[in-house]
Amino acid sequence: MKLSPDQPIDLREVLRDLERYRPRRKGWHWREKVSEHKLGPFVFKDTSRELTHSVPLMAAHAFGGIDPQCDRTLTTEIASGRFEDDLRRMRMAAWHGADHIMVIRTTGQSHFDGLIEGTPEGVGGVPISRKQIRATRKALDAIEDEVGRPINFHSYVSGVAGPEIAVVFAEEGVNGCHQDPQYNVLYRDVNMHRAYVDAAEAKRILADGGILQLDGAHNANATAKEAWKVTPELLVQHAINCAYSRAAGMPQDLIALSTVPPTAPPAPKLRLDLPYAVALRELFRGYCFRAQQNTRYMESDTREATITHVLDTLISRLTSADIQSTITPDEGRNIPWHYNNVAGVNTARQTFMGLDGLDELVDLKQEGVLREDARAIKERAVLFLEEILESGGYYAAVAAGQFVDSGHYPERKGDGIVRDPGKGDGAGSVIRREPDYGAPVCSHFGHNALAPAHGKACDAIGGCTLCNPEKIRYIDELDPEDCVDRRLETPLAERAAGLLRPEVEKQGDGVVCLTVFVPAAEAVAEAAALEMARHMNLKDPQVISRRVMHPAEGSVFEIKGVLDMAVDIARLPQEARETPLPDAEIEAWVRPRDIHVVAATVGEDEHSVGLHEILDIKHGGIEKYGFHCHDLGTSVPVERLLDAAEETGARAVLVSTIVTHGEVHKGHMQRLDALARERGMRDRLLLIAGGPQVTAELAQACGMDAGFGRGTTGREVASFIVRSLRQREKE
Ligand SMILES: Cc1ncc(COP(=O)(O)O)c(/C=N/CC[C@H](N)C(=O)O)c1O
Repeated sequence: MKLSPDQPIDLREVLRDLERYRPRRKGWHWREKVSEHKLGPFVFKDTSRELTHSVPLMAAHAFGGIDPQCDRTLTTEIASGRFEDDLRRMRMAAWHGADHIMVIRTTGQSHFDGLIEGTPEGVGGVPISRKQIRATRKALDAIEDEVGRPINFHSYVSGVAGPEIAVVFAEEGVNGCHQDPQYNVLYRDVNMHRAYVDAAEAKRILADGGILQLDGAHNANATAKEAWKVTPELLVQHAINCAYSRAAGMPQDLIALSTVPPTAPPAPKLRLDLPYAVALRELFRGYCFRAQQNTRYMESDTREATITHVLDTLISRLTSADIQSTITPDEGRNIPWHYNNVAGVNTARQTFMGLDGLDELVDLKQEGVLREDARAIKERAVLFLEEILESGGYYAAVAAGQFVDSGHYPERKGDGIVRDPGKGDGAGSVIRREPDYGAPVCSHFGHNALAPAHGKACDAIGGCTLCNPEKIRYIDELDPEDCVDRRLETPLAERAAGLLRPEVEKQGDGVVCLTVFVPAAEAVAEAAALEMARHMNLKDPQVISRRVMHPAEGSVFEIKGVLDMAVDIARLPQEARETPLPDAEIEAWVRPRDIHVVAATVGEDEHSVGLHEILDIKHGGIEKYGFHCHDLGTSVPVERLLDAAEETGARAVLVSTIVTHGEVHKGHMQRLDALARERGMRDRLLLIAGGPQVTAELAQACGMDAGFGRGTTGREVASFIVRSLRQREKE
């Protein structure tokens, strides 16, 4: 399957022939690092190979369009209910630099003592099934070819069907997963004997499949009352899962510790979180580190969440992180919207690129409070482990509620999670294996009667599904209604009919989000804001974020609502955006003609960056075609522009109009046109306006010959001048 950058992903093609789909590789892929990486005007220190297709950061155009890729894996975590919608957001995230895609499972899948088949819709996540995995991996194959970098597909091995899920992941080429029995026991109330027996089995399968494992310590961050006090327990949880994983046969390089800086401003974040991050790296040297961003203190304000996540990423950079996972800035208020997955990825990549080469600039102090606090956290963790031993071991410690207690260990508040070793999901389901027990697949923890002294355990059964994929039983759909084909009917029919609906989460959901400030006390302002949304024809308007600017002066709200209409593409005014002429053609026409242009930023305006990009040869400006550019600078009266045009015999006047307050940009254009006419110069001059709020229509309505907005290139402006002067030569 091949994707074309100018076409949406074809979901029907993704779903075709899945019964024959086989993953192209197994195991985890790390980025290919590039040192001393020359890109545009810079030499980068902490980067990996660039992508063949991507969306650079917004400011990249100021640096020749470069899109450097950091040297760490970037994760985006997707939660929805329809995997078919997730494929599009995976593609968007990959174009913005994500190469690790994590897909949350439908709520409660941990309690399914079996596999889910087909493609039912999920709640909060997608039902992880063989068909969904194949469709997703097949789409990711095409997406990684499109961006030019392998993408790791990730899900979760937990719950009472853990070993079965692990086998499916190994069979289907899943690249990473969470596996931590402590998660089952503490957060899913799975019987602890079942959880640990299953975990040993699952870990063996992951190890043989080369699947990178993340542990579940981050869950303690999310559930702790005062998160800065949970750090000793985090080290303990990491230690338990690392030790158990090694005992089950996992190599160290497949064991990643999932670590979250515990706090957020207004807490003194780095003073609390950095010692913990340092202690963790020192204690677990040699393991992989998967840094996640903070969710414990997320509110509904995406801007505030983003700043906390920048600080989390700074901590990753100051210590180390093999994988930087990202949290969408809206996770605190709703199931992540796809453009917030992308926003989360951009937070990490923008921060890392801004911190490139940091090691050459700063070092962490080797003495003082940083080291003292790091040591203290380790000492508390060692005491915690010793207490577990003294109290009769791990199961007894869990039964005594020693975990996720909100005290700062060894202080205890007595509010830890208590689990009875004889109870929980799957209690009583662990039975001793018979001596002649034969495992269904080769990867098996413990005695396997089918395993001859050498060779594969499955020889005796003609090959297991891990060694012989032909033996995999692919079950397509079990429910003719609750399946992806049914769900796709309407969105694909509307797309085929050229109908477009706004969306945030699911294709066709019609949801839009507006920001509105109301100058009144909060309670009144909120009611007024909702009324305004109703007047904008939004159905079911809901405030999803509110920020008080001042108790009496007013508040700003983000309101989501459904815009229940579809735009028919066929009926849209088709803006003819001319294709720019080839560079060679422009230069061949311009250079022999000795053409002068005058340019300036007009009015009381000092912003000249945009104009320089259009003019200067080093930004790909029109100088490179042979135009003689006379840049008069900033805050230039239009009279002086026309004087210069007269002195130089210029054929074009380029004005940059940034400030639009009070519509002054329109006034400048109108005045330039009127004055040129007064002086009898209008017919021989091309008047061209540019600026972030300028459009072709607006400029022409103000008497200009052309108008160019944000993102315009010198080539587009040069093409317009050549086409216009060529036309005038013919007349
Ligand atoms: C160790 C472990 N096992 C299983 C599951 C999933 O288990 P259910 O399918 O029962 O929800 C999780 C979930 N964590 C969410 C990811 C987090 N937002 C992250 O960034 O890591 C988990 O942490």
